[in-house]
Amino acid sequence: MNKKTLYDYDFAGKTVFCRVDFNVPMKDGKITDETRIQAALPTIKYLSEQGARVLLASHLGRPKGEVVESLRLAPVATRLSELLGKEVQAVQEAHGPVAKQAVEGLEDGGVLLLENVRFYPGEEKNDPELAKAFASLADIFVNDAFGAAHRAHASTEGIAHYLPSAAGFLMEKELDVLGKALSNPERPFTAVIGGAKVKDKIGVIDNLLDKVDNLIIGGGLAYTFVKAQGYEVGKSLLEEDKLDLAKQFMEKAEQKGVKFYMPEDVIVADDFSDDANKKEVAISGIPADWEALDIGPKTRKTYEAVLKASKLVIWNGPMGVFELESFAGGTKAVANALAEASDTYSVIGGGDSAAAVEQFGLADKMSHISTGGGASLEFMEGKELPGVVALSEK
Ligand SMILES: Nc1ncnc2c1ncn2[C@@H]1O[C@H](COP(=O)(O)OP(=O)(O)O)[C@@H](O)[C@H]1O
Ligand SMILES: O=C(OP(=O)(O)O)[C@H](O)COP(=O)(O)O
Repeated sequence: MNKKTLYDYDFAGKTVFCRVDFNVPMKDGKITDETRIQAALPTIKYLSEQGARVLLASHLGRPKGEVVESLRLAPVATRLSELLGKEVQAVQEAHGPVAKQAVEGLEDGGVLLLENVRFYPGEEKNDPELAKAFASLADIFVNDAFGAAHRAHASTEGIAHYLPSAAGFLMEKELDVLGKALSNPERPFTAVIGGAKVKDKIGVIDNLLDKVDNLIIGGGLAYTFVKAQGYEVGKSLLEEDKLDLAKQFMEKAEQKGVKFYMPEDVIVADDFSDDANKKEVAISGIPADWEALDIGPKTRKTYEAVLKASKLVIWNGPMGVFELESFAGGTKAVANALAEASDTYSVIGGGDSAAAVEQFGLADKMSHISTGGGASLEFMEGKELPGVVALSEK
């Protein structure tokens, strides 16, 4: 990597604006998976031990430029305090007088957590004024938010234009591991794409088709493809305006000789809940008022066989609504297949996919669990990540 790292700076007495990805899953104000917090600890500890005053900044969820009480970062500060064994103050601003005062009160080695940067409309617009306001709080910018490195936002990209900067340890490690896997991929190379962020992920399929031998589609993403094939999808997740794109991708796969796998059968439910009525149906049989919330047993078998025969697998996005026990089977099947495939290098990306693997107790059976879903996908597609590009060169 030709970017500066933490070893390129003397941090003693310096104030560091450190962007992390603390976009952790939460339920009723409780963190349900802390993988991303754990992953940022080496950088935070190093900066603190070197005598820096550490300002941590992150987004949480998608509040769209407004304050959303349930998306405040205070619960993360509480957990971080426990993990670091020292108090981490949660500040209710990411810049402004309250933030400034908190920063001024910080001792060398002290750590504070600024408020959700997406409470500010300028964050996602990469507004230079907001980037400057963030920069005015610190002497050095460190980006350790690999999971948000594909976003050109004020706290990930913009700020790097106003401060000397470096990649944190997590950022370095992710780029290193993924880069090695991609530089000369072992084949068959399979991508498994699922989850619910259809708009974000559908685009990456185009580039993946130039790289992989097999493409497996599951999760909420699948039903736009299912519909594009002419089947009815009932109330399943659907992006109507992406149907043509989905068709184009299936044609491209055929031209390129990429095997394209879609659900043959699914578990449908009459409600989005664990106690909904549910049944297994063939893909041609999704009832009008029901929604598909998991892949079915035949599909699982097919997917398992493809995965076990692959040498490199990148997996992004669960196969179903794994948070509900009734619809976790498909995601579990994929996770188990990868855990059992000792000859397969498996890269798991995405907050929810990582959480699923963790929930099933299979995390240590995977070759690499990336803290970024979208970010690892864009990187594996061969795209440059704006949050990395903007960092100071060595
Ligand atoms: N068939 C489906 N219908 C609706 N939501 C789904 C379906 N399959 C998976 N999901 C949801 O997708 C979410 C994860 O999506 P996404 O954020 O794209 O994944 P990741 O964080 O791994 O990148 C999970 O909360 C899961 O419940
Ligand atoms: O959770 C994240 O992405 P991921 O679900 O693709 O892993 C990152 O924190 C980025 O969040 P965003 O997709 O709202 O920009």
